[in-house]
Amino acid sequence: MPEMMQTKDKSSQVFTTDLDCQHFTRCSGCVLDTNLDQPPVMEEVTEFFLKQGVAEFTLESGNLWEWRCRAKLAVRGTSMDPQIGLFEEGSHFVVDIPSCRAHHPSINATIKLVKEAIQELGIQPYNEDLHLGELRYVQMVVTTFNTTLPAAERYASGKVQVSLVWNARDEDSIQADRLNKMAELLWQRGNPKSANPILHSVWANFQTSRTNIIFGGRWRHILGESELWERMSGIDISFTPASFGQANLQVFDVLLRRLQKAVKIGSSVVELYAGVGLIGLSLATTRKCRTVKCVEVNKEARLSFEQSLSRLPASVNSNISWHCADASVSPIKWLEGANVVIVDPPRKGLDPPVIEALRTASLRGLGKTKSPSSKTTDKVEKRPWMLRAKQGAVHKESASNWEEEEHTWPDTLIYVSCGWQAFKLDYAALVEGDTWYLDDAKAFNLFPGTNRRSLLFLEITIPDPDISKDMALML
Ligand SMILES: C[S@@+](CC[C@H](N)C(=O)[O-])C[C@H]1O[C@@H](n2cnc3c(N)ncnc32)[C@H](O)[C@@H]1O
Repeated sequence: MPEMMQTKDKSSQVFTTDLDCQHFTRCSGCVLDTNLDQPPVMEEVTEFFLKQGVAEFTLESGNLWEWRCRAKLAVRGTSMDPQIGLFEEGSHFVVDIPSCRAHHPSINATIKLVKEAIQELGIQPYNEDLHLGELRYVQMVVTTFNTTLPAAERYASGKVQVSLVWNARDEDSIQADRLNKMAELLWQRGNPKSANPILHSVWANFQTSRTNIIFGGRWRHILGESELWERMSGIDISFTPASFGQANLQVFDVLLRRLQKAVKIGSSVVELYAGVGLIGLSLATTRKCRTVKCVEVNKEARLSFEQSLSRLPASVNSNISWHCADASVSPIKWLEGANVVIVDPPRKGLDPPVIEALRTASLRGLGKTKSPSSKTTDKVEKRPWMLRAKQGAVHKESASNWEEEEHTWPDTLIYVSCGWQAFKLDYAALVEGDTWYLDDAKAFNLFPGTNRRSLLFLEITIPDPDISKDMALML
C-alpha cells in the first residue's frame, strides 16, 4: 500500500494523507482529498461522545488508498469510447474513473479489461434516455482468500468476481449470445492461469427496468468459481454477488475483533440486519456463544450463510440460526432469550419498531414492566409470527442441549452505524428515560475520502451501575 507518497518534484519523500486522485474534481465517490485520516465530521462526533462521557474517542484508520474491495459502476458512452464510473453529483453523466485511488488495484485492472472487451466486441453501453444498449452496470468484488499465499501477500493479489448487468430479461433472450462472448473474452484474458490473473469468476445479472435500481432478480454464474470466500477475523465467509458485503475488508476485520471483545464468552446473541451473518458467525466461533440468531430481510443472503455455516470449525458448539425476516415486524420476539443484541442497520438507521422493542426489552430486563413471556402469548395469538420465523430459516443445533432462556432480555446492545445523522436520532430515542446507557464508542474509517460514512461501533449497556463497571474493566 502506498503509505508513503512522493512530492511533486520527486526530490524528497514525505508522509501524506492526501488522496492525490486525478478524478477527484468530477467524481462523486470521494468528498475529501486531504487529511483522509481526519474526516471533518469527526470533530462533531468526538464532541458528541465527549458530552456522553466517552473521554477517549478514537478513529481507527486502515489503508487510505486502494481500500475499496467492492464497486458497482455504471457503463455508459459508446462502444468505441465506453465510460465506466459513478454519476457526477446531481446529474446523469458518468465520470470515467480508470485510475480511482480508492479501488483495490485489481478493480482498476478489471475495468480496463471490461473496456477492451466492449471496444473489441462492439458491445453497446446502456443509454438510459432511449432505454437501449446491452451493458448497464458492472459490479466487481475482490476476494483476498488464497490460503496458498502467505497472509501478508493475499491482499495485493486479490481476484475479482465480475458481474455484468445486462439489459435483457434472461439468458434465453436474443442478446444473451453477446453476453457469453463478452464473458469468454474477459475470462480468456483475466483467468487465474492467464498472464494477467486478476479474475475470480464472471457472472451475469439481468435487468430491464427503466428505474435506476442496479440489479434485477436473475443471476447467472458463467465462468470461474461459483463460490466466493473471504477469511475474516478467524472464519471463512461466503458471499454471493447478490448479497451485501463490506467494501473495506481490512478495517471491518479490525472492527470485528474489537466487537468480539465486547461480548462475554457463552453469551446468547441476536443480530438484527445481519446480512450474510458475518458478525454472528464470528461471535459463535470466537465467543463460544450458547445461541446466535441472525435476522436479515434479503433472501439472497441465505445461501451465503448456509455455505459459511458448513465451514465453521467442528468445535463450535452454538445453536446457530439465520432467519429471513423483516426486523421491524414484531422485533421484540427476537430479543427475548438474548443477553446481547447487535444491530447493523443500513444508512437510514433503525426502523422505529426496532427502537421501540429495544427500549421495551431494556425495561423488561430491569423488571420495570411486567410482561408475560412472548412464548406464552405466541401460543394463542402470535402464531403467524412463529410461522414466519420458521419459513426460510437455516438452523444448526448445538450438541449441548441448551435450554431456551425465557424472561431473559439483552443487557448489552452493540450498534454498528454507517449513518451518523440517523444514528444521532436513534441514539436519542434509545437513551431517553434511561432505558439504555452509553458505555463506549469507537469510530472506524471504513470509507476514507468520504465525510459522511465513517463508521461507528458503539456499545450500550442497560443503566445498571455494576454492569457498566464490569464492561468498563473488560474494555
Ligand atoms: C449495513 S448492512 C449490514 C450487514 C451485515 N451486518 C454485514 O456486516 O455484512 C445492513 C443489512 O440490513 C438488511 N436490512 C435492511 N432492512 C432490513 C429489515 N427491515 N430487516 C432485516 N434486515 C434488513 C440489508 O439487507 C443489509 O443486509
